[in-house]
Amino acid sequence: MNNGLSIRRTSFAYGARQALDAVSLDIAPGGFCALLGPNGAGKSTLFALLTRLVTTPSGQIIIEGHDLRAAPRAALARIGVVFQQPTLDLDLTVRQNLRYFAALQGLSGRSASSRIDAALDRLAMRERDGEKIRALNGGHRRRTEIARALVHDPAVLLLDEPTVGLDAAARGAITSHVHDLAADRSLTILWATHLTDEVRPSDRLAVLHQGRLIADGIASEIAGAVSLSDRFLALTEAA
Ligand SMILES: Nc1ncnc2c1ncn2[C@@H]1O[C@H](COP(=O)(O)OP(=O)(O)OP(=O)(O)O)[C@@H](O)[C@H]1O
Repeated sequence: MNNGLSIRRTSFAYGARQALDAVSLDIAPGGFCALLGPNGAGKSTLFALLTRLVTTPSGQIIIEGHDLRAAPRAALARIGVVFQQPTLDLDLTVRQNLRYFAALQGLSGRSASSRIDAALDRLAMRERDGEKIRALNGGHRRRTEIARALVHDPAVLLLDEPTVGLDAAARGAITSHVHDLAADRSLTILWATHLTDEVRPSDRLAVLHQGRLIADGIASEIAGAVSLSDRFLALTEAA
C-alpha cells in the first residue's frame, strides 16, 4: 500500500493551453508540502485534478494507496479539501455548517458531534460554534472551512491558497494553524500559496511555475544564501 499522496507525471491542458506538464510529487504519510507558485502556475488546476473536478488520461494520482482513476470513491473519501473560493453557508452557524457537511459524509448523532468538537478545537474555533458565518471575520471563516475539511477524519488535507483575501494578522494566524496541523503528523498536507513569507525555512517546498515543478526540497536549502523571496523571483523569472 502506497500511503500519503503521490502525483506521477500528471499533465493537463485547457484546449491549447498546457496548464500542467508532467508534474510528479510525492508526500509521505503525515508529511507536509507547501506548493508555491505565482498566479497562473497551475496550482488550482492541480487541485481540480486531485479532487476530480477535472480528469486527465495523463499520469497517475494515488491517495492513501487508492488510484484516483481506478478507485475514485475510495480515494476521494480519504481527502479533505479547502478550495480557494469560500463555500460556507453564510446564514448557518459554524456548527450547523459542520453538521451539514458531516451528514453528507454519513455522520450523525454523537459521533458527528464529537468529530465536530475535535475539528473545531484543532482550529481554536469551538467557542465561536454558535455564531453565524455572516458575523465572522474572514480569518475565522477560513478557520471554519479548514475545520469542516477535517470532520470526516481525512488522511490527506488539500488547502488551495486559504489565506487569499485576508489581512496580515488573519493570514499569519491561518499560516500558524496550517503549520500546527502539519506538526502533529497525523495528516498528509498539500498547501498551495503564492506568498513566500508564508513558507517557513524548515518546510518541504515544491515550486510550480508555468505548469512545471522547478524545485522540490527544504525551503531553506532551495533559498540557499539569499532570501526565499529573492530565490523564488530568480527561479520564476529564469524558467
Ligand atoms: N478554465 C480555464 N480555461 C482556460 N485556461 C485556464 C482555465 N483555468 C485556468 N486556465 C489557465 O491555466 C493556467 C493555470 O491556471 P491555474 O488557475 O491552475 O493557476 P494558479 O497557480 O492556481 O493561479 P492563481 O494563483 O491565480 O489561482 C493559467 O495559464 C490559466 O490562465
